[in-house]
Amino acid sequence: MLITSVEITPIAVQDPPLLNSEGVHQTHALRSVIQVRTDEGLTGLGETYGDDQMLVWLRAVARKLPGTDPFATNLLMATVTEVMEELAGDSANEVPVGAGYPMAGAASSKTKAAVFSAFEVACLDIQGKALGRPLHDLLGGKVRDAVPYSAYLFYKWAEHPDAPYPADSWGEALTPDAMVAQARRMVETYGFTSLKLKGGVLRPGIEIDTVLALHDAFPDYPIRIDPNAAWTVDVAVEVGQRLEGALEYLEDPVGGTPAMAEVARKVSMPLATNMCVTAFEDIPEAVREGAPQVILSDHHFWGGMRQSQVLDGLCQTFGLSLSMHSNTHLGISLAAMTHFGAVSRSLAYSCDTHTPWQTEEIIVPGTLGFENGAVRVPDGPGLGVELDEDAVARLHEQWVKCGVRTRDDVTPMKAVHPEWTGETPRFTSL
Ligand SMILES: O=C([O-])[C@@H](O)[C@@H](O)[C@H](O)[C@@H](O)C(=O)[O-]
Ligand SMILES: [Mg+2]
Repeated sequence: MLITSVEITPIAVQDPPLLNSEGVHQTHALRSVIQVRTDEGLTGLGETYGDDQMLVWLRAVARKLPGTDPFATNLLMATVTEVMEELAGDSANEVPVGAGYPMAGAASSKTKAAVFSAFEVACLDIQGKALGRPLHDLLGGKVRDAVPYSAYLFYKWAEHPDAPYPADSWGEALTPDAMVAQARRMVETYGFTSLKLKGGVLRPGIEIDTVLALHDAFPDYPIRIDPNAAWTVDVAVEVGQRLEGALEYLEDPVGGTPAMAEVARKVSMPLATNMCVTAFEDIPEAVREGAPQVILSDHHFWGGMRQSQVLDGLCQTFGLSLSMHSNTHLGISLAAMTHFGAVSRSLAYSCDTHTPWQTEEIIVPGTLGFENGAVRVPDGPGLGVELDEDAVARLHEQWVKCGVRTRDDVTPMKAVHPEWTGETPRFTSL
């Protein structure tokens, strides 16, 4: 079986005004849909970031794939490496990459891992379809039947000042009470049994009160807070100490492994990250420093499903735990996340997902869903999801019209607060 063509479709989905330490989500979030077709009539699906820079990289690799074997993912890695190194010397190919992603220039190992991942997932989808086996079987078989996700809570505005569509149904959430209401709705709708609060938005004292209010309202629920490095070490230590007994882990309170280790020595809960350990080359320092103790996997930037399994193995070797990070994503990504969650042996926590914040979808309804806060692991061939081609066409049209081309949470915040810089750490006291 050989690959005959690869289609990369940029799409834009409506995104609510969710707040984080960098600023606010744009009116639209960008994704790329990858369709790899073969001479046996099979199509493999992938989904990843949709920034202009990512599209340049994806298209350059896509051009090289016709004529290659979808089972040859080692060869795919060699092709990605070669293409990215060629692109690296050419400044026309260096568009700034969107905020929130750990990628640097074309030649960096993190970028190669992210680009490879998009195609690896699509090739694994083809392999599973060819063999009539679910993707998790290609990774050694599932160790759980359903993958638990957490309710991802965000402080938010009621609406974007400039959205070309009506406000979302969640309303404003800028107080502890409003956050408890948001959590209740998420728990009632999806059955989640753990909570993640995106912090780094309000004064740390208010965020402490928010976690305590959530803890009072959901006393048996594991809770985590993630301010994306918006705090100094002193603030992080104080928050960690005040929230003793209320947090399962503290995620990226400060930036960089040495600062994380300093905080870890003074608080009782483990520290988690998707910011200072985002590639294999970051692991030795974390092991030497003894923190962070929880690594958030993410197949989109750790180099796909099999490299995520390597990470899983390293976590076992070095006594680290695994959780899972998410960025705004749709159903192909959720399916891939769920297959990895199904085979991971170090996964010790509910995974992150932005799913509840999306009102638009690219997979046929009913193929993937939440039950008691978990997604049942798809057992159909490959990823086990079907693409809704009409939805992709509509969301591509939306991409053409919306004008958003790179993720940038700073500029829309600056439009409302001109003094905003998005720089971290932002908070030097409670
Ligand atoms: O969606 C967001 O605003 C998140 O802050 C996202 O960009 C982060 O990458 C992520 O969810 C995280 O855990 O840091
Ligand atoms: Mg995080």
